Parts: sequence; C-alpha cells; structure tokens
Amino acid sequence: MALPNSSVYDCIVIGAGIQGSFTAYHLAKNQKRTLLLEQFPLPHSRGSSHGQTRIIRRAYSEQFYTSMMQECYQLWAELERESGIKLYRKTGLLVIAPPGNEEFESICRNMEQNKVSWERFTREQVMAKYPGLILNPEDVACCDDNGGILYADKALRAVQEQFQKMGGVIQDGQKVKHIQPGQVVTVTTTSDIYQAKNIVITAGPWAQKVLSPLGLELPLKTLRINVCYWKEKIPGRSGLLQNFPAFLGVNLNGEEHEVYGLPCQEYPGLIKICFHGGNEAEPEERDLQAKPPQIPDIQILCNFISKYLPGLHPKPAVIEQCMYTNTPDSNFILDYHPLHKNIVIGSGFSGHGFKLSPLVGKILSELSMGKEPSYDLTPFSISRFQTPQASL
Ligand SMILES: Cc1cc2nc3c(=O)[nH]c(=O)nc-3n(C[C@H](O)[C@H](O)[C@H](O)COP(=O)(O)OP(=O)(O)OC[C@H]3O[C@@H](n4cnc5c(N)ncnc54)[C@H](O)[C@@H]3O)c2cc1C
Ligand SMILES: O=C(O)[C@@H]1CCCC=N1
Repeated sequence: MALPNSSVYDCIVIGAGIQGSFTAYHLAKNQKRTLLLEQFPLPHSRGSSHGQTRIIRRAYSEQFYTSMMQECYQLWAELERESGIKLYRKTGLLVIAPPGNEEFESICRNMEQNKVSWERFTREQVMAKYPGLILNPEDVACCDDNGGILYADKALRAVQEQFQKMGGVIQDGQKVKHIQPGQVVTVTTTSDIYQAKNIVITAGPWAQKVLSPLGLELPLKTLRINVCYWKEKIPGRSGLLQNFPAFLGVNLNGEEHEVYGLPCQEYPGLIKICFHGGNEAEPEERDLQAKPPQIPDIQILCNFISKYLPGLHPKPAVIEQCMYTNTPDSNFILDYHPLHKNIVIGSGFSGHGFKLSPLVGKILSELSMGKEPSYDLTPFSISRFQTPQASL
C-alpha cells in the first residue's frame, strides 16, 4: 500500500457513473483539483449508466423537474459543442395514458406553465403519425416536441474526456474501501490512499455500502431492471421502425406502473421497450436471479406489446440488465452528509436521472465548493426521510 499522496485534492468524487462524471467535470471547470475514483475498469456495464440510449424530456408531473430540464438541454448542448459529438436526437416524447389520469394532466399542465413546446393528440392523430401503435379507444396522448434520446455511452465517455482535458484525474479499477472524515478527508482504495478537502459520493447502487460506515442509513432500494428489446413479427411490416418516437405509457392496461420505449438504436431492427421498475437485488447479485420475481415485469410488458404494438413479437428478443437506486418518493438525494459538511451525497436517481445529470453534477459541485446551489434543493434533502443517524 502506497503512502498518502502528499498533494491534497480539492475534491475526490467516488463513482464514475454519469452523476459522478458530471460532478467532476463541473469541479474541473471551476479550477478545482479533482480526482474521480471508480471501482471497475472503465467503461463498464455493472451500474446504472451503461447502454446506448436514455430518454430526455421536459414532460414531468413535478414542476421542479420540468423547470430544471430547461437548463439541462443547454448543458447537454454545451457538452456536444465541447466534445464535437452528437449526444441528443430529437424524436418527440409521446405520453399515453387512460382518460382522467392525474399524472398525465399534471404533465400537460406543467408543460403549459413552463412554456414547453407541446401538443395534445387525439387517438386518431397518434395512430396516423406512428403506424403500428394501436391505442385503446379512450386513451389520451400528448407530445413533448423536444423530447428524444440521449446517446448514453457516448455521453459518459465525452464528459469523462472533457474532465481529463481540463486536468482532472481518473483512477479506475480502484474500489474505495474506507473513508476517514475530517477537515482533510482520507480515502483508501484497494490500491492507494488519497486525501481531499471535500468528497462527493455518487456510488449509484453501492451508495448505501459506502454510506453505512459513515453513520448514514438512507431508505434506498436497489432494483434489477430487465432492459428488453423487441422484434417485428414480419421484418419491415409493422411501420414501427421508420418513425418511432420515444414514449411513456402511464398506467396503461390497468397497470400501476409505467412502460416506456425508445426508437430502434442499439440493435438494428429491434425496439427497446421497458418496464419502469424491477425486483429488488443486491448490485453484486444482479445477474444471479436467485429469488422468484415479485413483480412480473416481463409478463406485463408482453401484455402491453400484444395490445399496443401487435406488429411486434410479444416475447423479448434480447434482455439485458441494469440497476435503479430508488428512494421512497422517486426524487433524488442531493445534500450534505448530516454530520460532515465536506461530504456531499448524490444518490437515489430512481431510474430517471440520466437526462438531469449535467445539472445534478453542477449542483453537487456547488455544494462541494460551498456555493449557494442554483436550485431549491428541498425536494432532494435527506431530512425529508426519518433517517436514523449514528454519531461517529
Ligand atoms: C434500464 C435503465 C433505463 C433508464 N432510462 C432512463 C431514461 O430513459 N432517462 C433518464 O433520464 N434516466 C434513465 N435511467 C436512469 C439513469 O440511467 C440513472 O439515474 C443514472 O445512470 C444513475 O447514475 P449514477 O452515476 O448515480 O450511477 P452509476 O452509473 O451506477 O454510477 C455509480 C458508480 O459508482 C461506482 N462505485 C460504487 N461504489 C464504489 C466504490 N466503493 N469505489 C469506487 N467506485 C464505486 C460504481 O462502480 C459505478 O460506476 C435509466 C436507468 C436504467 C438502469
Ligand atoms: O427517465 C425517463 O424518461 C425514463 C422513462 C420513464 C421511466 C424511466 N425512465
């Protein structure tokens, strides 16, 4: 084991998923000497940020996300300019729901109040615009015109490269084993010891494992997500591959959960359609499927496909795995450690944090630099939970 590095970093960020990588990027933009630590050799597919695509949208039922997404679009465009890489494709984001659905109505209200470019569609308009998509006669729909997809793997690589270009240091293949809080925080990994004035913990599904020894228990649940890709019954026939939007189905088919889909991208000829949820699993045991699933996510998807997208085979052609880290209210955690002001936590992204990551990174960097955060962080505070806190 090496001796502690004599130079003390301004900040060490633990976890090089999309949230930690954007945090490190904003710190480096602010001339902070920053180290980004990652347990796996990069790139990897063990956490929450891998894969080729994610949905971007302002269509949210919570006004704070709709409002924050305005700046996110600007920050994504800034990263595109800096890296010279296209990261966003506008496809429109279609929201479909049963009539009288409260979440749907809040989404429409929010888009209107926040001056988002959007429109309501009749069932006939949806089916004419997107051949192959069959709505129930009473379903309602609207479109967030600038919704679309983000190229996730490319975005992660781009933000890490820009961070390094600004002088930031990445050490991958080093798992953080111990954090010693103090005015200067000492971080011990599997192969080295580092020191910093501040640390930010963005450990995704491993967050609780990193936080427990620091006396903090958060109500986080880690879920295994089945990422499903679907094939046309007759290649080229369904009409779905030509002009398919990103979509969000809210409480369709009498289900309490959401389903969402993205146009064909990662596998030619296959469309990605997923269940927004999953079964609890330890991140280390993600691929073992030890217990029978409590939520029949794939069956729910098969039922949805049969009804709404009958041109697709109602059995997935490919299933891959990813992880969510959920809070009870599905809102993020962006806050200081209650006992240590120089330890900042970004966690609980609850399966919808990718699109917001440029701003999450900016906010976490502001907290770490002791600046006033640019947004009201009340919805993201640790104090909203009844959290038992050990005093260490
Ligand atoms: C299938 C799926 C679909 C999604 N769809 C969307 C979408 O359409 N739109 C959207 O906006 N969001 C979406 N999300 C959510 C989004 O991808 C996540 O919110 C986001 O990737 C979370 O990033 P993270 O950095 O918090 O976590 P992660 O990517 O998991 O990063 C955490 C990192 O910390 C590292 N780490 C952990 N412990 C240690 C340690 N002790 N030492 C060193 N390193 C450590 C891990 O190895 C990991 O690399 C989706 C997520 C999934 C899984
Ligand atoms: O965050 C998103 O937009 C997607 C779609 C809805 C469910 C989760 N992720």
